[in-house]
Amino acid sequence: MRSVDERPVSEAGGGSAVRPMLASDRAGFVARHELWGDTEHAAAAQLRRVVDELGIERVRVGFADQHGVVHGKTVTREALPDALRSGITVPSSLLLKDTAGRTVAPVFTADPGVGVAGFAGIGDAVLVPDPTTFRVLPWSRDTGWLLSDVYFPDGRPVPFCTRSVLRAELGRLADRGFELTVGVELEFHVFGAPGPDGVPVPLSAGGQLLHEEGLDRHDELARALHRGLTDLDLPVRSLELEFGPSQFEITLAARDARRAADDVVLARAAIRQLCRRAGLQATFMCRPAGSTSASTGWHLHQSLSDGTGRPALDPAGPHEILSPTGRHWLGGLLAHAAAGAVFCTPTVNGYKRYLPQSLAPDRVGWGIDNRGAMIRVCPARDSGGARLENRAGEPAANPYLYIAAQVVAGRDGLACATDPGEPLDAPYTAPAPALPRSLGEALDALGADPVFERAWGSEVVSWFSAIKRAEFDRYLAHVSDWEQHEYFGLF
Ligand SMILES: NC(=O)CC[C@H](N)C(=O)O
Repeated sequence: MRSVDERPVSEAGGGSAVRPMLASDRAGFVARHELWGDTEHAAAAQLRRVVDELGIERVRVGFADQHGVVHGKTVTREALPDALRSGITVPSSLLLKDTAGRTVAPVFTADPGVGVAGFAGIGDAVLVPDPTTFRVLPWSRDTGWLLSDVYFPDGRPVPFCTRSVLRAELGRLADRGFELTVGVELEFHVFGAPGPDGVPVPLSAGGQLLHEEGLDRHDELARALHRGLTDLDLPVRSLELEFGPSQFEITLAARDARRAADDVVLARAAIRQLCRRAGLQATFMCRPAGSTSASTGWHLHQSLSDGTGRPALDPAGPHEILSPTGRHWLGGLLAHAAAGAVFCTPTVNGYKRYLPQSLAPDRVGWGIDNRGAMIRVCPARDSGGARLENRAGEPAANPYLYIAAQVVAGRDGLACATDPGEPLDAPYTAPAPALPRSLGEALDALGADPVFERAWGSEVVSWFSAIKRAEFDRYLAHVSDWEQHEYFGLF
């Protein structure tokens, strides 16, 4: 299909001697608003070559929404040049939906009340692909994949684009002279096809942590996931069996925080789609099979380096565990853990994981190589510098917000020289503040802690809180099986 700008001038009412005006004559949205740097332009040129050479017919152009879930359109080969010049449009309400896909703001009023102009009437949002994210999908023939940032049609960045929230936050960290490296451990469940009652069937009865033969029973799955993720250029380090029935884990090599967040978006989508093609169902929901199911966590390993690439968390002497920078960063993570829970554990279900003796934390504290503590400090060893492992997150978290929230808390720790206190030897009994018991409690904590608003603006925090509050309120209004069993026969 020709765009309006491609009409020959005669058709458009001009003189016939003038050559047709081509779309390329006018700067597209990306050029007009200077949205790409040299790296993106070079990657786009490379992308076009790959598309031609491999005969790619379709490219999925999407963005990670507030829940970290990809939404977008599949663009044909013919439309791709235009999508790269000017992005693609989607309804702006995609940025206002809760996990049930319900728009939480009154968008058909003059002011939907989100504090940012551009959402009334569900006008367009523009997805501007980041060509450095281009991949060829190994499981869908002739199909490419691109992740985008979100803008309004007038060129303003949409403040609710969480990929941009992380980029800005990492920029503020760089202004302080630091770079963040992130390593990812992501747990998930894989079930068989649902039974006749729709209930997912576990692949295994549960077993022993890291049991080699247990994984061998799922060798075909392990090979399919390894091959699929590696073909996507994801830095897979390991794949293992966890405790629970049908519970697995992948680990991804540490890399710069921005790419690590993109990796999680892609890895989750890839694992779900690869499993579905194998007749299986993967889920990153924290506790997917009722009260008996094991909890899944997303342990986020983090370290800082200074501008010259030197590790910034390592202590100067053998008697300390962390540098002053490391201690203050850790202090910040602890001080803002309750409010930050909204970002690392954003679902109702995720709060059912904070249980004692479970290898998930139940309170705010740190320990030295202690897997019961919320923050496990991994001391510098021959194999690498000191790092902090935050064990509070669930694998369904939006990676951009989870990581950006670490930076906000850590930066505040640096600014205030926050003392993390003593390490916990007995993390499930120590007198330390409890983590929020529910998404509602976490939202209350966020409302009481201004640090995230100061960093991202009150619009962003209010927007995310409103979406999550809507979800939590629907949950509260739901009458569960537990209530039925508990009370029906008694009263
Ligand atoms: N092996 C482990 O560390 C288990 C972690 C645990 N599944 C969690 O919820 O975090």
